[in-house]
Order: sequence, then structure tokens, then C-alpha cells
Amino acid sequence: MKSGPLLKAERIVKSFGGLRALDGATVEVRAGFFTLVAGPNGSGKTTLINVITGVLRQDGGRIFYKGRDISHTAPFERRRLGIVRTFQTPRVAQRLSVLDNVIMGVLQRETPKWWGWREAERKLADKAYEALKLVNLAHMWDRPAGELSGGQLKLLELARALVAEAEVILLDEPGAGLNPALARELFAALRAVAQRGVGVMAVEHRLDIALDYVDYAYFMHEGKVVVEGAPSEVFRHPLVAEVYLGQ
Ligand SMILES: Nc1ncnc2c1ncn2[C@@H]1O[C@H](COP(=O)(O)OP(=O)(O)OP(=O)(O)O)[C@@H](O)[C@H]1O
Repeated sequence: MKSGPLLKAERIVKSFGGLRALDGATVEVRAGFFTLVAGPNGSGKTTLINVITGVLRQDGGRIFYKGRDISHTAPFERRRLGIVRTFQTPRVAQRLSVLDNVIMGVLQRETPKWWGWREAERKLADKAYEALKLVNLAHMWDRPAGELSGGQLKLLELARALVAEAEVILLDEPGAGLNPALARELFAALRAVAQRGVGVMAVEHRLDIALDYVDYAYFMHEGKVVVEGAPSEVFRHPLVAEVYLGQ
């Protein structure tokens, strides 16, 4: 077994004009772990995700993936390496089935050779169905994606990331806009995905719900990680209450 984090963002600094959105934050994403990044508005959570995916270039600090320094690689290259970010409103082909939408996620990454197409297609369909089962969406596999609710679209996107062989999945407020029951379903799916060996990291405000599902938590304030550890301990930490009360 390889130890050490799958991904590490180390002492990241990022400024916008005079504002230090990130001020030396260090976080790790471990394979098999569901990691939470919490913190009040403006503490730098989204900026951190943008730096990890390469959409924003850090002013200082480094990013390692499987021990390799990827601090200066392009976003598409990071994606190709297996670092995938999901979006608030996933784009789907409305009239295609849920299963076909998941399969399309893979085809964007690799096109099977024509002579191997049938075999490749069957394998892909199996893989896509397995992913749908894992995120609890298999019962909808043949429905048009346009029929899915907002929460179910997020599950679909997660299944897509899985079949595209994401090794790190980053999510910015996955629970936003979902009712508590759906949010719980999504977090349970994220946990199941992590347990398959993927490193999952979510930025989230819905701490009440997320806490039951995550393995490790970081709490950010003013661009720094100020508390980290087991989720229950992090949220009992006096500094966390102080930061939220101070808002
Ligand atoms: N492109 C940008 N240009 C200028 N300032 C920015 C930019 N992006 C973020 N900021 C600022 O950087 C700080 C950190 O923002 P960020 O969005 O990372 O925080 P956050 O913790 O994700 O907040 P929220 O929970 O509200 O999404 C904020 O003060 C924000 O206004």
C-alpha cells in the first residue's frame, strides 16, 4: 500500500489586488477519504478549489499529485491525470438517457477504436451502470436525463466522474439548493465513492449534514486553515464557534 496523500496543496498563497484570499493554506486529499473544507464566507474555500484545479494560478506554495509537482500544469492536464471538479449545475443531454449521459462522460476522455467499438461500448455501459448503482441512481438508468431533479443531476455528475476514472473529485458546495433529505443522499453517495478508493474533497456550508459523512475536516478562516482533524472535534473547537459568532 502506498501511503501519503494523493494530492497535497501546500502553503498556498493567492491574492486578488490587496486581498489575500489564501494565506498559506495547506490541505491534503487522501485516497479513500471524504474530506471537508468548511469556513465562513470569504475564507478562501472556492479559491482553494480553483487553485487545485489550475483555473487560478497561485502566487506561492505548491501542489503535489501522487508525489509529482503539478503546480504549473494546465487545468486540462490535471483533469487528464484524474483530478476532476464537479459543477453546481451539471450539463446533460436532456433527451438522452441517464445511462447514455454517464457514458458520454467517458467518451469525452477517450474514443474507442472503431474495431473494438461493440466490446468497448458494452464494457462502458456496464461500468456506467455500476457507477449509477453506487450513487443510488440505477433505477433511473433508462429515463431521459431531463427528468432528473437537481439533486439527481448531481448524482449523475458523480457517476460520470467515476466512469471517467477520477482519482480526486473536488466539489464546491454540493449540498447547496438541496433539501436536507437529498443533501443526505448526496453525501452518502460521496462517502460511498470515497470508500471505493477515490479521494473526495468538498467545500461546504451545510456542516450539520456533512459532518455525519466526512472522514476529515479543515476549517478555514481568512485564507488559512485554522483547525483540522476529525470532524466532530473540529466543530467542537472553540475557535470555530468564535469565528462563526464573530460574523
Ligand atoms: N476573482 C476574484 N477577484 C477578486 N476577489 C476575489 C476573487 N475571487 C475571490 N475573491 C475574494 O477572495 C476572498 C475569498 O473568496 P472565496 O470565494 O474563495 O471564499 P469562500 O470561502 O469560497 O466564500 P463563500 O463561502 O462565500 O463561497 C473573498 O474576499 C472574495 O471576495
